Amino acid sequence: MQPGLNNGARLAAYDIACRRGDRILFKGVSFELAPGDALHLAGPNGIGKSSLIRILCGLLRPYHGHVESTGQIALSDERPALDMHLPLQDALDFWQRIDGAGEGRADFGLENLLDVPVRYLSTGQRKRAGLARMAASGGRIWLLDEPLNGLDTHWGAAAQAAVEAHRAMGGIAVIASHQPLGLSRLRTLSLLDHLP
Ligand SMILES: Nc1ncnc2c1ncn2[C@@H]1O[C@H](COP(=O)(O)OP(=O)(O)OP(=O)(O)O)[C@@H](O)[C@H]1O
Repeated sequence: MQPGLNNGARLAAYDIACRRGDRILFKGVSFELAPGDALHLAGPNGIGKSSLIRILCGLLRPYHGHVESTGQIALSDERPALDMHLPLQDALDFWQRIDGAGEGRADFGLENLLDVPVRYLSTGQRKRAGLARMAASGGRIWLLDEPLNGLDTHWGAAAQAAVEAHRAMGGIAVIASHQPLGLSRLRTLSLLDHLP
């Protein structure tokens, strides 16, 4: 990690259990992440990876346990969180005005698409736009739910390179993914180990 940049980020989960409907999905999930750390959330469909991501960013209340964080959290999931009716540039600018100038260094190859309304973007282009929105937010803690879905080999590698650059700046990444990840020093948390 480069000294002096984005230091102090922290994300910790303590004995988290998740209940959806009348079903406990998982229990006993604990971890602590420091600047530069990356955690891969693994497990089969429906086990609760997206639910855990939502708990970590405060969108879902844990059934048990608690989350502590230091540093702004940025989320990328299946929704790009961009106005479908705006040209991509305007949709990204909306968040830029709210978030202020973020890292903005990740290249997701969007230069030729900035005048295209978000609704006309392809699946992969929309995914890249959502990742670019997250990367530009300046959030020190990235929560990525299936970031490689819809991306071809080139942009899948670019997304992972962006995560590595974020970590090198002292950022933290939590990644729910079915696909193998090529990240360095990657910790893995399998929700299969936390069934009730
Ligand atoms: N609002 C809800 N009410 C009740 N059950 C829900 C709700 N949202 C999700 N679930 C259930 O919670 C379980 C976990 O869903 P979740 O999306 O967290 O799993 P996942 O591991 O991310 O799955 P996938 O790998 O398919 O994306 C699923 O059985 C799902 O049907």
